[in-house]
Amino acid sequence: MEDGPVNLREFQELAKRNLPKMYYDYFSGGAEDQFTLRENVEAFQRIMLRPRILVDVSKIDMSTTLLGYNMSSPILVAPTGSQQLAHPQGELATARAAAACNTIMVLSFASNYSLEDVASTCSAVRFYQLYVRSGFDAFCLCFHCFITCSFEQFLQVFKRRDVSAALLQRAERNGYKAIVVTVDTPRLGRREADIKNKMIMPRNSNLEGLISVDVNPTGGSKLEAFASETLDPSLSWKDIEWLKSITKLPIMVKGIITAEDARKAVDAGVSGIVVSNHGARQLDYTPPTISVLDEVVKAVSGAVPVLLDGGVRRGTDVFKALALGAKAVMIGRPVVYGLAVKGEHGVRSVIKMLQNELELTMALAGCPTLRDITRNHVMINYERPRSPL
Ligand SMILES: Cc1cc2nc3c(=O)[nH]c(=O)nc-3n(C[C@H](O)[C@H](O)[C@H](O)COP(=O)(O)O)c2cc1C
Ligand SMILES: CC(C)CC(=O)C(=O)O
Repeated sequence: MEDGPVNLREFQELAKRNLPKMYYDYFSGGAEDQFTLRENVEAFQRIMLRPRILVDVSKIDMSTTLLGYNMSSPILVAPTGSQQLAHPQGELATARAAAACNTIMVLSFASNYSLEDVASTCSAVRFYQLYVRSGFDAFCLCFHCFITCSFEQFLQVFKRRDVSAALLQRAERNGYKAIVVTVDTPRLGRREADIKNKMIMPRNSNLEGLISVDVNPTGGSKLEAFASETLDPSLSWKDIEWLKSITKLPIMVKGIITAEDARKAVDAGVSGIVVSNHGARQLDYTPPTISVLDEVVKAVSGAVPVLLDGGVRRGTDVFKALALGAKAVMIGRPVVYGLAVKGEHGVRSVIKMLQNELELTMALAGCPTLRDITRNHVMINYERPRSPL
């Protein structure tokens, strides 16, 4: 008999027991009615598999590459903020676990440990997730934009350049290999549990000395106060151009769920797209990510790799996403639950568990390599099943 949790859902149950309610609610919760939160998971359950038989599956190879970097499997760690609320070692433990599993961790802009600390804790390939922020703390002069924009545009562009540019430079200096710009968060989604719990906003080491955020101590969710002072609602496609102009690192955009935006992203010259609805924490009643993967993949037509996150809880889910054209998937909450249950060891177990499930799925579906997984291996019924009553 195996000790401890045997699947990702059991990790969630254990994490719920281990964590104070405020923190568990923050990690597990979604926006408003949490319709999309449920759908992200349930939509996978409406996709059936079409296994092929009598294929030699004595060896299974799950290895792949992303932006030229090797990975043991197509499963990455999604950026999630405030990991010290799950475990004192927070992002350090997650980074070490990702390294041990030979996968890529995307470090959140809202990490508790600084991007320098995370870089020095392991030598694995890491990406850095960026929120482009607003505020007038310090100006840096940009002559090009001064002469090409109206004064209003000039101020708009100005106000978010300094901090983002500083963070990009630090990410480059510390060996991060790509920037993942999150584009679905012009404002924070309405997370009602956090409002009720008066969710705290823990320390953000990356922003120390760059921004002083006035988090209203008497309001509802402090996270919301932090976000309203930190996120830039005027972010637009031209800012992607600007980001590209100030870094040599490849830029991926995270938070695309329509073919129209996927085409715009390719036109803007991004190096990759993450189909994501932010784990259903932003706009409720957006479709589950797995249901829009197909349209995004078609729109992108192989120009750049397409990743998916949201509701991936089983190796079969990973397989389904790959069958529908994803290059890889990212997991958010399961990593945090692993961290809450057993720190670095817990995160390793979560990643390994999903990798093992994927490996078994590939064997049982007759796919010895990732290239063998095709659209013909899935059957889709996205309609929500009607209630039998
Ligand atoms: C607690 C929590 C914090 C998150 N913080 C960030 C963040 O700082 N930046 C970001 O781009 N996405 C953030 N996300 C979204 C994740 O990157 C990812 O899109 C989502 O968790 C995937 O869905 P899943 O949790 O169902 O796997 C967060 C998600 C959670 C659950
Ligand atoms: C600071 C927040 C914006 C972090 C986040 O993205 C989230 O909690 O979903």
